[in-house]
Order: sequence, then structure tokens, then C-alpha cells
Amino acid sequence: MTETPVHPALWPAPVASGAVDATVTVPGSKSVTNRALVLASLAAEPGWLRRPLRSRDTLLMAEALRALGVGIEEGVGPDGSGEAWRVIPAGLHGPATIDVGNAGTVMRFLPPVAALADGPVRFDGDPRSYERPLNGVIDALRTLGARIDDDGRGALPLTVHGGGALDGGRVRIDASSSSQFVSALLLSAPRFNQGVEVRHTGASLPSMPHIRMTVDMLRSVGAQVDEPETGGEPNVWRVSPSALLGRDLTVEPDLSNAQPFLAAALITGGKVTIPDWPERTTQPGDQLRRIFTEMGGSCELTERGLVFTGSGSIHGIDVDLSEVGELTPGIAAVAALADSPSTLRGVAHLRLHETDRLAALTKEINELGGDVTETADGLHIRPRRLHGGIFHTYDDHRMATAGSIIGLAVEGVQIENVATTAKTLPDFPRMWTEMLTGAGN
Ligand SMILES: O=C(O)C1=C[C@@H](OP(=O)(O)O)[C@@H](O)[C@H](O)C1
Ligand SMILES: C=C(OP(=O)(O)O)C(=O)O
Repeated sequence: MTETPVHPALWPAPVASGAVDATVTVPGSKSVTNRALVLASLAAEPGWLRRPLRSRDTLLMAEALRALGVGIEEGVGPDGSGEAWRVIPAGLHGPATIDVGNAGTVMRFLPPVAALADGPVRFDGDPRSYERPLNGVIDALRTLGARIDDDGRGALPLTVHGGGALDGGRVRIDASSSSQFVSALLLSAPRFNQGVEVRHTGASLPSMPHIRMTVDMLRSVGAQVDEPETGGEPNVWRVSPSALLGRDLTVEPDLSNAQPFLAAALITGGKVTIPDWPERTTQPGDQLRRIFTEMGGSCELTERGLVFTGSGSIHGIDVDLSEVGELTPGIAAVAALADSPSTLRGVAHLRLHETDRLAALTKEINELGGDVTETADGLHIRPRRLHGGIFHTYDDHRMATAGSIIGLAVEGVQIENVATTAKTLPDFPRMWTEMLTGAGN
């Protein structure tokens, strides 16, 4: 008898045998953790970061800041509860070398920090990091007084020749390819001699909640920020120079990483509870309450957390995802299993994410028998009966979770390199299996 060969890099996505009923504790937000690390490193006094996410993107951020001289130590928070990082700011030093991996937050948020260091800081990363846009940050930093050596493509690898301080001032950028350009300049701006005025000149600006998160977190450490949403000029952000406070911050669960678990409730007609879902948050994942409700579920924010319940039906959706682009792969996966077609719009910039997400989703869902077409700014998804096969992930954590969502309802889906979920959710395979077996409840 011959056994079916098991490829070590292929993970058989488990099929749900019935309605899931689980409580899933989701680790901390990548976006909050990496902003908090930067702000705490630039502060005038030590601070605490509780329940930080420990994943590839956040460990790269911590390692990079340590390379610049910041102390980031393991500890328990001031009240003795929970795991925490103590961040001890220090003079920022070069020479240093920073590995950004494929973390947008590291490759964009740290060049402005490096401009404040007193020597050269070399940035390098995964091959894909060379293809992701960085021109908005490079050009802006040059305008603000920094010296940067790159190969002229507006991308990695590059060296920022930190001069110990940066003038700052006014800058115009086109951030239509990534909101992280704006966030990057704002986060370090309190430490620029003149602060910053960033004027976005492009036709569109994706991921506004992530810019709100930047503004909120800056304000929470004492920075003064003027911005469009509180009466400022449209598309203009101003940050004044000031010292930043060291705070004691508890990181919220990553609501975008809650997505596959909520999707499991939707697809199986089950129920999933996510503890500690914040009542108020700038995280884009909070919009899943609305989007997945429109797709057939219902939810309630209770003392136990967000309780999300599937109805047994999954509906297609016509939705603009420009504010919440990182939710697209998971929504596309659910849409492929729905009872009507879907149109996902406003996400052309996803072609420059971890991989070209529009091409990858189209190819992988179609190879399982689906009918997805790319549009100029998104996807059109017509549900079909799907079959098993290999779901390639292109080193993209959200492709791996999207394939797993489909695998709940389709026999024989194998996820290639599920370990790529380590970018933001290293424990995904265990959490997924526990959700299905009811362990961890
Ligand atoms: O600032 C952030 O933390 C992020 C901003 C968004 O980037 P883009 O605006 O490049 O899409 C988002 O997709 C990414 O996952 C995280
Ligand atoms: C786009 C994403 O990540 P990054 O921070 O690398 O841009 C994402 O997590 O979906």
C-alpha cells in the first residue's frame, strides 16, 4: 500500500465538522505594538508596553530599536500582572544595521528615527521589501534635511546617514500607495527641530484608521497634533516639537487577526467569542462587525468580549475596502463561499503589499475552481463549488489565513507555508485547530 506523500511545507487545512463554538484569545495588535515601540523609544523617560505582540514584525522592530541603542527588556508590568516590555530610551546611535524583513511598519517607521541617530544606519530586508514603495519616506526625509544613500528606485536597501538631529518643517508627499508614509513622518516628528507639516497631494489615501491610530497614540504620549478630522485642513497633518512621555500601555488584541476566527463562525453557522474586544478603537478590524454582519452574521459586544454568530447563510457584498485594505484577503475568502457575487473595491494598493494580493487571491481561489477576476481597484468574486488543492501563500500571512478559511468548507485544501503566519500570528495553526476541537474554550 502506498501512502499519500506528506509535503512538510503543506499544511492540510482542517475542515469544520460542524458549527464552531469557541472563545479565541487573540494576541496583541501589530500596528499598535510597533507604533508604541517607536514612541516609547523616542520618549524622554522609560515606559511599559504590556501584552505586546511577539511576532516576526514586532520582534524585528524591537531588534532594530535595540540596534540603535534603545533598551527593550523583558519584564512584568508595574502592577505585577502580565508579560511586558520595559522600553528605556537612550541616545540613538549609528553605525547600525536594521533588518526590516517584510514589515511595512519597520521599513517605513524607522528611517525617520534613524535620521535622528548619530551615524549611518543601513536598512535591508526580504527580497519583497525591495519592491515595496518607500519613496514617500525617502523623498520627504531628504526635504526635511536627512542624507540618504539609495539606488535611486525609491526603495530598499538604503543607508540613512543620521546627523544626530533633523530640521523637520514642511513637506508634500503622495501617500496613495501607503498610509504608512504619513504615519512614519508623524511618529518621529515631535523629535524634529521644527516638528513637521505633512501635506498629502495624491488622489487617494488608503488605510485612514491607521493614520487615526498614529494621531491618537501620539496624543496619548503628549504630542500636539493638528489633523483634518478635528478641524484641520484636509490632507494636512502638523506635529509640534515636544518631549514625549513614557507611558504604561496595554496593547489591544489584533482585530485584523481576529478575522479568520470570526469568519469561521460565519462560515459554519457557529459562534466565536473574542475576549477584550475594545469598545473604542482605531483598529480597522473593528469594521469587521459591520462587514461580516452584512455578509450574514450578527454580533454583540458583551462583557466577555465580542460574540459573533453565523446564521448558516453567507451573503456576497459590494464594499469599498480602501480604509481597511488589510482585511481584503479574509473577506475574499468568505466571499468565495457566499450565496451571491461580491465586488471588493478601493484596494489597488494591495498590489504592493506582502505580495500582489489581488493577483494572488485571484489565482489561488481560481485554482480551487473559483471564479475571481481582478478589476482596476479590487476583485469581483462569483462563488462556485470549490475543490481541494494547494493554496500558495507567497510569504503572505493573510494569504495563509484566507486559504484556511476556505479550507473549513472545502475538503483537501493544503496551505503551502502556513508558517508565514509568524509575521503577525505565530500561533495560528494551533489556535485554528483548538478553535475547531473546542480546546481552549
Ligand atoms: O500603519 C499600519 O500599521 C498599517 C497600515 C496599512 O498599510 P497601507 O496603508 O500600506 O495599506 C495596513 O495595510 C498595514 O497592515 C498596517
Ligand atoms: C499590509 C500588511 O502589512 P505591512 O505592515 O507589512 O504593510 C498587513 O499586515 O496586511
